[in-house]
Amino acid sequence: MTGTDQLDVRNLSASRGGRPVFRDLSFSLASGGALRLAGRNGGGKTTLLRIVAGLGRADTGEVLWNGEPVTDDREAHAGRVGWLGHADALKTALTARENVEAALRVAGRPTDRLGDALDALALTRLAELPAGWLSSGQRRRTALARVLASGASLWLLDEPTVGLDAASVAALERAIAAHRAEGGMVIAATHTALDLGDDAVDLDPAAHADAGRLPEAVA
Ligand SMILES: Nc1ncnc2c1ncn2[C@@H]1O[C@H](COP(=O)(O)OP(=O)(O)OP(=O)(O)O)[C@@H](O)[C@H]1O
Repeated sequence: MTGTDQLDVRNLSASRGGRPVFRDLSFSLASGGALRLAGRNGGGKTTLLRIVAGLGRADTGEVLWNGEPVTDDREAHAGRVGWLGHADALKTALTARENVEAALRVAGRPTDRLGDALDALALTRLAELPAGWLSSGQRRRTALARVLASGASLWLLDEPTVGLDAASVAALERAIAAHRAEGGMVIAATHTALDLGDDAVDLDPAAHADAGRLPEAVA
């Protein structure tokens, strides 16, 4: 994290299954910035997160990191992204700690943040249990610990609070605030009251839909 990074999403249009999802969507985030994606089911939040992560393709438009298209160097972009998808994607036979550690090693990331990440999400006492023994909220916390431990600049979180109790949501909010204070960026899609900070920007991708071409409007 340099503290002087800039993410620019310019004139992005995307479709899924041949149907348009959003068009001409733009936003920018500077170091320490936060963006909340909200809006109706099927509005395009996951689609947008996947494109920003470099996991999905846009029809038109581009995602720039410090002025360079992220598609120019996908490996470098993967290194700056801490990704939390809908699925926790844990290996059930590995402990919570081993799951986080394995993800760090596969991505070639240092493991020095591992202990703090487990602590931040109150996982230390559960860390030596197989992930298959964990409750759904505990598994979600383990998946989040992978992001916290990653050291990545840009956290992309898809419904991070699903399954979390109030104490865990508060722990996540503290972790996000600390990440932002370090110069990190956060984009989170959520239907819940996750506090990203007073200055977080709101975006509803569905507001950028071409309503006349959406199947709902046609039906
Ligand atoms: N694999 C897929 N193939 C075809 N269409 C898809 C696929 N995944 C999503 N879609 C469609 O893309 C549109 C946007 O979906 P997306 O998952 O981005 O919405 P979302 O805002 O994240 O929704 P939710 O709030 O339910 O999580 C929806 O109309 C959905 O039906």
